[in-house]
Amino acid sequence: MAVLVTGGAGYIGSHMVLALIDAGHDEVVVLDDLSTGFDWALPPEVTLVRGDVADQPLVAETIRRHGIDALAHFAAKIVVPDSVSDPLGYYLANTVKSRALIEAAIGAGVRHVIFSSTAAVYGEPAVVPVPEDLTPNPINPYGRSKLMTEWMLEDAARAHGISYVVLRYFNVAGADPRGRSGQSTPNATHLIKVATQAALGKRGQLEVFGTDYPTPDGSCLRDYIQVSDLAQAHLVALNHLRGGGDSLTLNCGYGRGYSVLEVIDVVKSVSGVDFPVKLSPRRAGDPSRIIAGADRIRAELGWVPQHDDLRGIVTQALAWEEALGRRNRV
Ligand SMILES: NC(=O)c1ccc[n+]([C@@H]2O[C@H](COP(=O)([O-])OP(=O)(O)OC[C@H]3O[C@@H](n4cnc5c(N)ncnc54)[C@H](O)[C@@H]3O)[C@@H](O)[C@H]2O)c1
Ligand SMILES: O=c1ccn([C@@H]2O[C@H](COP(=O)(O)OP(=O)(O)O[C@H]3O[C@H](CO)[C@@H](O)[C@H](O)[C@H]3O)[C@@H](O)[C@H]2O)c(=O)[nH]1
Repeated sequence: MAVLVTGGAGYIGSHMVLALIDAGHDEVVVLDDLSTGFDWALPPEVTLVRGDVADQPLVAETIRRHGIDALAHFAAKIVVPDSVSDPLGYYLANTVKSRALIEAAIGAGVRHVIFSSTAAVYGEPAVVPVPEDLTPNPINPYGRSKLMTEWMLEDAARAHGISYVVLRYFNVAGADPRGRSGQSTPNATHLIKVATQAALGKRGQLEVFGTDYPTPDGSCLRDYIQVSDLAQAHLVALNHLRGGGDSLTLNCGYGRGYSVLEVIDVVKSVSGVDFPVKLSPRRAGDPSRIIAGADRIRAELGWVPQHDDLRGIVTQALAWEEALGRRNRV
């Protein structure tokens, strides 16, 4: 039995690939168009099929040739403010292309799907930590594009007798503790990545988008989950599905929020660099606070995080950012 990982050359997908290889899964196939991913992020034993997830003949051929029973679907466009300026691009990438992929995968015999969803489906939740049962109410096109795919998957699974786990990731950060992968996108917009770049002098300053939110220090609160912990959540989800487990929708977070200003303090403290910070207006599409109700995934899948420590996450991110510079990559 083999696993197809779409977007496996990207940040989170590459950690899933490493987790599969580390756990002894011998056949891992990645489908990636390398639009934001890197072939060098993949270990040599992995098969890379370069192409688009919406290329149905390619998807069907890949699944049949490698005897794939399980699909982990990471490939997407992921930047919240970009989704506000280019909503139709996001609906195409995240909804329309996912529909094509799911159809081709089911048609070719895939039995299990793990889908990379997002905390953005909750929008500006009335309660934090957010339980999975809260009715989703996304406030940006990115969250809507992902929620529609959740719904398509749920309906298709019911109609065609397949099983799925939807994982709603909160803010993913950090890097492989062994230094094999990390966030490599040159123009990344994620807070911890950008802050480490500021600490290393790759950016002149860090902007704080909004200090007038209804939060304790006025900046936004997020729940930062370490990327290898998240990859492990996919492994236990895969085992659950292959063992005949029911379909599930689960939050992936630690259940604790940090403000933007707190994150910046940690990056300054870990790096020892007091880089310039500019207080700027709010960014389009940002909810003020989003923190995971984090119990269900532990109860359902027995997931036990190993890296629930913001200083550790920042230390990994900083080490990866330094290594990228040394390798003269990005
Ligand atoms: N990074 C986060 O904090 C976060 C939080 C919640 C959810 N997610 C979800 O996790 C998933 C992975 O995100 P990431 O941070 O690793 O992003 P990423 O941009 O690093 O990875 C996406 C990968 O998908 C590939 N790709 C994109 N469109 C494709 C297509 N049409 N066909 C084939 N390959 C394609 C890219 O080349 C890249 O390798 C996404 O679905 C994203 O929505 C991310
Ligand atoms: O230079 C920066 C970058 C970010 N922020 C703020 O930091 C917070 C986190 O932003 P960012 O790291 O860009 O992540 P989010 O916009 O919260 O979105 C991430 O987390 C979501 C889940 O919560 C995922 O769905 C998205 O894919 C992923 O990009 C937000 O308040 C931003 O306004 C800044 O103030 N300055």
